[in-house]
Amino acid sequence: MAKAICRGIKRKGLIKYSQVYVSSPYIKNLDVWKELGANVSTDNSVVAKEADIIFLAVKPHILGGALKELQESPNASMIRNKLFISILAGITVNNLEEMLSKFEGSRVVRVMPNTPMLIGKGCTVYCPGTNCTAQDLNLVKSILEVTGMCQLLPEHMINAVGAVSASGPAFAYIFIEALSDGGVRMGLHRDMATRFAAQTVMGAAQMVLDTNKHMGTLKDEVCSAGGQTIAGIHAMERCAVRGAIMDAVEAAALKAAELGECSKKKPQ
Ligand SMILES: NC(=O)C1=CN([C@@H]2O[C@H](COP(=O)(O)OP(=O)(O)OC[C@H]3O[C@@H](n4cnc5c(N)ncnc54)[C@H](O)[C@@H]3O)[C@@H](O)[C@H]2O)C=CC1
Ligand SMILES: O=C(O)[C@@H]1CCC=N1
Repeated sequence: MAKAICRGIKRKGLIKYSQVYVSSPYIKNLDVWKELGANVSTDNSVVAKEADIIFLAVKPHILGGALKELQESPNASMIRNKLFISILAGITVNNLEEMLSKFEGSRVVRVMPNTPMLIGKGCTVYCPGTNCTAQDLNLVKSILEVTGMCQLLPEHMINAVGAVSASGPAFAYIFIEALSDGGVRMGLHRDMATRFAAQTVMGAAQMVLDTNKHMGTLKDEVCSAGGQTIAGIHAMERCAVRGAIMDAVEAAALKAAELGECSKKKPQ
């Protein structure tokens, strides 16, 4: 996800890779950044010292340990007045502020991005921590808006939105893959079936955004009486596809809430 964000920002010319500092204890994961021209280190404290804006982009269960190491590093006293941007699913502003409280002057913004940011088609939501300034929020907005749509939201909505927008691409890929599979089953070559499936889903999504028509109306416009589409929809409804997708969103949102709870309870 860190690469998608960085490449999304870079492609709009907002930054140069020479201004980017990246750290991970896994040297292999740094190779790609090195090739791009970013500054890399296996020491998180080097990045935290150098950067003004620090993206926290580890898995939720790693964060506590990584921040503890930062606090105990020789560079700790130089990690001051930083703006932290967390993209971690489930981890609340409250969790983050508690974990970052040792770093004087730190402010935090909780962001939920998605991978289509890579191509400028992202859908990102964000909410400020308690110490954030208007300038911080403007800065975050100016970074995020070059990667697609972005919206400030109250924190209580972030897990639900994340289940739709951050997990949603994976759900959509399954639909596109299945649409393509159906085409292959009916005799199309895979390349052709996938291209048509993806273009069709993109077009349908754009119709929802551009026409402001209800999805049921748009669906009805495709269904001829006694025609092929309603026959297909009948097959989908018999398999309870809508319920399955709603269950997927519910499961993702509940999991995000659970990740937030775990990060509070577990010693890290
Ligand atoms: N993948 C996605 O579509 C989205 C992911 N997120 C959030 O982004 C975060 C990262 O997820 P992914 O990019 O998918 O995972 P990932 O596994 O691809 O990336 C995690 C990175 O953390 C690095 N890392 C591991 N331990 C570290 C440590 N102690 N210090 C510094 N770096 C360390 C690894 O080298 C790895 O590159 C998660 O918290 C997730 O909830 C949020 C929205 C969407
Ligand atoms: O699956 C995950 O936990 C991450 C957060 C949202 C999308 N990917």
